[in-house]
Amino acid sequence: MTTRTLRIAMNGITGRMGYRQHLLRSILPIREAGGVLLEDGTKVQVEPILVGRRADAVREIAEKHDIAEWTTDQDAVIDADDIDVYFDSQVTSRRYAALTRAMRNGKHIFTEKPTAETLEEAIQLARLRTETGVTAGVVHDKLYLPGLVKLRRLVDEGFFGRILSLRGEFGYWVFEGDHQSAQRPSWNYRKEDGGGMTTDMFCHWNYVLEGILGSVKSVVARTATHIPTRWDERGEAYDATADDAAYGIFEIAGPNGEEIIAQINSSWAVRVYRDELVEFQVDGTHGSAVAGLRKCVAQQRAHTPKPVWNPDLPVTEPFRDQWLEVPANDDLDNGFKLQWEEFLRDAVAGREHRYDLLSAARGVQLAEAGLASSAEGRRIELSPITL
Ligand SMILES: NC(=O)C1=CN([C@@H]2O[C@H](COP(=O)(O)OP(=O)(O)OC[C@H]3O[C@@H](n4cnc5c(N)ncnc54)[C@H](OP(=O)(O)O)[C@@H]3O)[C@@H](O)[C@H]2O)C=CC1
Ligand SMILES: O=C1CO[C@H](CO)[C@@H](O)[C@@H]1O
Repeated sequence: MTTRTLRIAMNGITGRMGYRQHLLRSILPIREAGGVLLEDGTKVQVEPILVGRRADAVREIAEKHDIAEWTTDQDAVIDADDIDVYFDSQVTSRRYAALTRAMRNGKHIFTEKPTAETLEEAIQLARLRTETGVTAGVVHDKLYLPGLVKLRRLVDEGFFGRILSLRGEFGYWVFEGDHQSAQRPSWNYRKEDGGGMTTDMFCHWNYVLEGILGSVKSVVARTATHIPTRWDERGEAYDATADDAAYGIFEIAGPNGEEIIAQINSSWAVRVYRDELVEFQVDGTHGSAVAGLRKCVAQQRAHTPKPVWNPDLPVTEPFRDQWLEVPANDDLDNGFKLQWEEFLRDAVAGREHRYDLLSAARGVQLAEAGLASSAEGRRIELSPITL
């Protein structure tokens, strides 16, 4: 039984994330299913109201997907009394003002990361949420990925013994845009437009590390702009002013305060010789695991081979074959959709969402610290954020 409908103003749906992950893979399938099942057995339905600056593009999406309402007037829709939730996947630089306005108007918010361009603004958003009491959710999609769900399960089951380290490899080749078009928007490579690898990915790495291992205490990073000139959507050359790679080392406090060292390479200037575009290896005294977006393999202490270094001989072990796949044992749906469903239940119940603006502020803090570490050539400790 459907008890009510949540009207969701969706801003940024003409962009990659807004259209594909949030509209196509999350809100439309939820609407198609008649809504989200609540704890009391009833359902809450969703109705998107599309928002964007280009009328033609927004109208086209609305018509294509049978969405009755759309607008180019962002402020009016945020102010409207009949809107329950404001969603934002615009370019990062537009987010702070829109989220602030929405929360001041008593709307629940669900938003892409990073929540703001500066830590100060990210903290202000988190404070505003506590003042207004609305439900706020920030995309933490990586924690819902099948690979990372399995990895987290291994941690919870004590598979690793004492966890020692994590190494992560993220990236792929993003074409420069001259001979072959770039597969990411050009603003991603301009610092003045909110672009950059560190800004983009360290806010993910913060919640991934927190969600799998523990809180991040310090960072040492070296960023780079490996490709200084790129070509934009109109085929015009521009200077890449933002970093396109970040090499980071993070000190983590594990669940019992133990030190865990994480090291993650992030690059848009690397060619993939991996099974997936991101992979994390966790090593512990009793076992190790490697998780990608979907797959996770593990090796126990008792199954660990004993390689002996001898470069004069061909490799002695089929190392990749010595790992066992970790089963899902569950139906793992699209991560964005799963988080939307959880957020909508929280919004209806009027309670906090577990991945909120405070967690997002810690992500922005890590990104800022990573950039500062690289610029100043030093290790930076992160102070706890209090609201
Ligand atoms: N969680 C995740 O996995 C990912 C998250 N992201 C985050 O999502 C956000 C969007 O990224 P992405 O979808 O890749 O970017 P896109 O460039 O594809 O989309 C940007 C959106 O913002 C709108 N926009 C851009 N400039 C303005 C402006 N001046 N005024 C109003 N609207 C504007 C665009 O509208 P128009 O179409 O009219 O230009 C479009 O709807 C970013 O904050 C990014 O960090 C990005 C990738 C992955
Ligand atoms: O999560 C993400 C996946 O990859 C992209 C980078 O290539 C990011 O933009 C993004 O935030």
